[in-house]
Amino acid sequence: MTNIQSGTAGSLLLPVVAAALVDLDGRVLLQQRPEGKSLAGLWEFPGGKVEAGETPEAALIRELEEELGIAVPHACLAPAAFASAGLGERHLLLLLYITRKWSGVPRALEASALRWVRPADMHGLAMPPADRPLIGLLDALI
Ligand SMILES: Nc1nc2c([nH]c(=O)n2[C@H]2C[C@H](O)[C@@H](COP(=O)(O)OP(=O)(O)OP(=O)(O)O)O2)c(=O)[nH]1
Repeated sequence: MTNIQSGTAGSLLLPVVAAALVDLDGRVLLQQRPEGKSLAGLWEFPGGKVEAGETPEAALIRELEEELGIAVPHACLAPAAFASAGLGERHLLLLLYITRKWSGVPRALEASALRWVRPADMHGLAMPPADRPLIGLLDALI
C-alpha cells in the first residue's frame, strides 16, 4: 500500500490531522501548544501528525485519546476542510474534521490549556498561520 509519506513527494509533505469538536452552543475546542514544542503558546485544533502506515482517521482517533482523553467513533468524524501551507522546509497538509459526538470530558493531557471558542472569536486569538483560512470555512459549516 502506498501512503502520502512514501509517494513521489517524499518527505516534503507533512500530513497532520485535526478535529473541530463542536459543542451544543456551536463553540469549538481549541488547545494551547505547550512550551518546548514548535509554535508554543498558539491555539490550535487538537490533533497531530499521521504516522507511517496509519490512516488519517486512525491517527486522529489516537491523537484525541492521547491529548484529550476522549473516545471518538470513526463514524463521528466528518471531513470538513483542509489547509496547505509551508512549514519550515516541509509543507503542511492539515486535514480538519468536525465532530459533535465523543465519549468522556476533554482534558488538557498534553496542552497548556483548553478553551471553547466560537469561530467568529478565533480571529482575535494567536493561532498557527495555516489555521487562519480554516476559521471562515468552519464558521460557515457549523
Ligand atoms: N494539531 C495541530 N497541529 C497544527 C495545527 N496547525 C498547525 O500549523 N499545526 C502544525 C503544528 C505542527 O508543526 C504540526 C503538528 O505536529 P505536532 O507536533 O502537534 O504533532 P504530534 O502531536 O504528532 O507531535 P509529536 O508527538 O511528533 O511531537 O502541525 C492545528 O490546528 N492543530
